[in-house]
Amino acid sequence: MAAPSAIPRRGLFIGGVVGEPSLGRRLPVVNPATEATIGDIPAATAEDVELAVSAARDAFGRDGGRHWSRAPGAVRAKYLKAIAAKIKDKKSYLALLETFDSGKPLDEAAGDMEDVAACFEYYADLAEALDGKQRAPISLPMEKFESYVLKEPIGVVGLITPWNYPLLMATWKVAPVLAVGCTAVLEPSGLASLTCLELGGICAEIGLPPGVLNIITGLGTEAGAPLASHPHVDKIAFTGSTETGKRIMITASQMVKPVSLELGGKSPLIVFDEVDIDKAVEWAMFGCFANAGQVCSATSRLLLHEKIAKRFLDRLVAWAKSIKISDPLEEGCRLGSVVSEGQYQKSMKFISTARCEGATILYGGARPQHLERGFFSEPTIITNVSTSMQIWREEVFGPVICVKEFRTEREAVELANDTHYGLAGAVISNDLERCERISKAIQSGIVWINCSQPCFVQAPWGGNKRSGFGRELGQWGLDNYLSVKQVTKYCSDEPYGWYRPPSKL
Ligand SMILES: NC(=O)c1ccc[n+]([C@@H]2O[C@H](COP(=O)([O-])OP(=O)(O)OC[C@H]3O[C@@H](n4cnc5c(N)ncnc54)[C@H](O)[C@@H]3O)[C@@H](O)[C@H]2O)c1
Ligand SMILES: C[N+](C)(C)CC=O
Repeated sequence: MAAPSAIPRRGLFIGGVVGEPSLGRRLPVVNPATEATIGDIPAATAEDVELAVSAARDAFGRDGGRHWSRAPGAVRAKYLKAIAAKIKDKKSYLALLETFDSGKPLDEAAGDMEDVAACFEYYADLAEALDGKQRAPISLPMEKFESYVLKEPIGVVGLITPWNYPLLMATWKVAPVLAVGCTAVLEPSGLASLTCLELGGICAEIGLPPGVLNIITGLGTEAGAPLASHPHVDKIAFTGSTETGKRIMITASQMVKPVSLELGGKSPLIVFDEVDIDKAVEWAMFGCFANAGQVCSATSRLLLHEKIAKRFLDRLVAWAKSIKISDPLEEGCRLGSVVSEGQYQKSMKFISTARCEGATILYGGARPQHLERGFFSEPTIITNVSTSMQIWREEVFGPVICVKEFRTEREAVELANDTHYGLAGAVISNDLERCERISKAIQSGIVWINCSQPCFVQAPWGGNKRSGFGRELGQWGLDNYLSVKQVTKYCSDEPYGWYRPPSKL
């Protein structure tokens, strides 16, 4: 399949209408696999944020919430299912756009679109089930009182999302937001927004009530920042870098506005000595080279038992050499380009700093020779790493894995936890009791045993430490956007009797 020379021109999606940004500005879209400019996207500013928040507020309160925020879950489920059906219909087209925008292999983008549809379907079911969970009674120690709990949509939410899985990361927020009856303004990353703009078109096609979901694209500083600081936004759900997450938290704290933060990581993969080496190598590769390593939970610190380290690394290099690095549209491509020139330069800088600090670039570390254009990087394996080096401590967000050896289980756990981050961790061992011990000892929100990276919409997703807080997916994804209200009733005919009644005249 050949890359198109242009992509469709799209507008902001505000109040159910597709339109130009207030200041008429647009941002170029560069296909990172060819370096060609293939179109542009709207560049929203504070003026558009104002309109989008106002549309979301109107939609939240319209008709006392009867048609959306207080409507039965089954009503909202219908829209979620309709969105899922459209995503499935347009899967090939959306996958293609995602690939042009991000450089990821078409096979990966197609898998992402399947996950997007599945996520909308999953939250449609949870929306339907939500009504049955209302008014859950609370057992009280006093018979004169009855108490129950209402779960209510939190209000208007600002959703700020990254570029590495553009539509999927947006969907992890949009689907539960719609399921519970919130309304939202979505600000995807200006680096890759095409499929999120298509989502706006899909919402219009299925007749989602105007203003329920508004989509504004642009630069983080011009569109994301005013959204995060808007006084009429009731919550910010953010996925992105730890640095931006900190800024959002500071802004939100001024208004005591709740935030949930899904941030970066530097996750470990521990491999013990009694394993099938080739099977483990494949998980190590998938853990750090899938999506060109631009994965928040990438297991980018590989910890090898010293008894197998040499054999493991020989096989890892052999497998890494066999990865098909190509135009992401080519069949069988397993390593596309990274998302942008900036991201490419950042990865290369990490590699050169590692070299300067005394590490060994065992394999890779450069642009693949057969690809003259595009922001491609070889899968890179770095050894002789010390725990003070930048490559050990900081998130690269590129196809770069660093390796250390260990002797004992205790040492492996200490190395695994030697990070400010706490998103994920993985262990590969035939000893399942050891795996259980390690899964408890690793300080992270996600632990994989005998694998790395599988992700299911039913299971909670999120981190500890500087990887953020709050959980997406599963029931936890709904709770992110629900406010819990206690309702307590006095149900005795007797007066309460705390004060003495005044004497009657
Ligand atoms: N924990 C997770 O589930 C998860 C998932 C995917 C990505 N990530 C993380 O995302 C990062 C990569 O994404 P990125 O480069 O797009 O991150 P980023 O922080 O640069 O940008 C994320 C989003 O924030 C917006 N933004 C930027 N500056 C802003 C500001 N001052 N105020 C408000 N919004 C602003 C951007 O427009 C974008 O939409 C990595 O660190 C990765 O680990 C985490
Ligand atoms: C959550 N995941 C793994 C799909 C993307 C993280 O960057």
